[in-house]
Amino acid sequence: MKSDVMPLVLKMGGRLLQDDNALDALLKVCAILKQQYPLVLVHGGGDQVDQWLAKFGFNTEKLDGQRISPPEQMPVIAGALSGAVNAHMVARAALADLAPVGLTLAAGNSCRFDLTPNLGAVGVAKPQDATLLKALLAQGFTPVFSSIGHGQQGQLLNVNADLAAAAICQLIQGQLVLLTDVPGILDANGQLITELTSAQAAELVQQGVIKGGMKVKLDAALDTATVLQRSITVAGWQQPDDLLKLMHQQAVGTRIIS
Ligand SMILES: Nc1ncnc2c1ncn2[C@@H]1O[C@H](COP(=O)(O)OP(=O)(O)O)[C@@H](O)[C@H]1O
Ligand SMILES: CC(=O)N[C@@H](CCC(=O)OP(=O)(O)O)C(=O)O
Repeated sequence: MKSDVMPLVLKMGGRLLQDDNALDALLKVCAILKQQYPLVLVHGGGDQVDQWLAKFGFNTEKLDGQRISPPEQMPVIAGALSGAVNAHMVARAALADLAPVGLTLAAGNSCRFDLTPNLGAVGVAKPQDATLLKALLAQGFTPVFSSIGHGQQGQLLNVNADLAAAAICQLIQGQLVLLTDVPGILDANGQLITELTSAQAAELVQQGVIKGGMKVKLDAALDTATVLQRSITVAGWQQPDDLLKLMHQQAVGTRIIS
């Protein structure tokens, strides 16, 4: 791994983490990429949170793609994301020889958090201190972040994992790829959009074509594209080799430019 190369921040959605064959195939590709780029993983786990909350007898709903998170549900939400899902991700990444280190967004003050209005214990992460992350990368570790943070009173906060990945990418000025269960952002006819500007995106949102979880991904990508002045890719995880193609400058998924 070369230390002067721009780090690669990969966000993996929760659905991937329920399919060990697909996850292992992708982590194998990550091991190849790690020879060239410092690598950081950020994972979701929305489906797992749904399952855990149901087991504990809680109802749950989302507003504009983000989970309304009453404080009394936070032990379950954090247990799923920073406990089971993060530990699982670290275990599979270790099998792929990635030398993973499991972390929350608050580890080493990596991020600070603002409360998101009307959603309960939901926060938005802002990049804060890259010392820990840079130290881990310099030693060849792969940081693996869950999207849990905390507020100013020490209360646990649930952060959407796409927004978490955006903050981590901005923290180390990396390149961001948001991997999800569809090949990229699709138009009204279900066709892949290969490139999207903020103006085009606003129109598709207004028409209701981009919504829910994809709207949050789009917001995370546009914000990062603006801050870092580089394009961000939303792509599918079903074809792991696509990630290699992408890193070799071939067109894959949807490229979002500010
Ligand atoms: N225009 C769109 N193109 C593709 N997917 C979309 C679009 N609008 C909404 N979606 C939905 O967004 C989902 C991906 O977001 P999400 O479920 O949050 O995934 P992840 O768990 O990977 O973050 C897709 O499975 C799809 O149902
Ligand atoms: C506030 C908020 O919505 N948090 C998300 C965190 C997990 C996540 O984003 O998971 P995916 O990437 O798999 O969707 C949630 O509770 O579902």
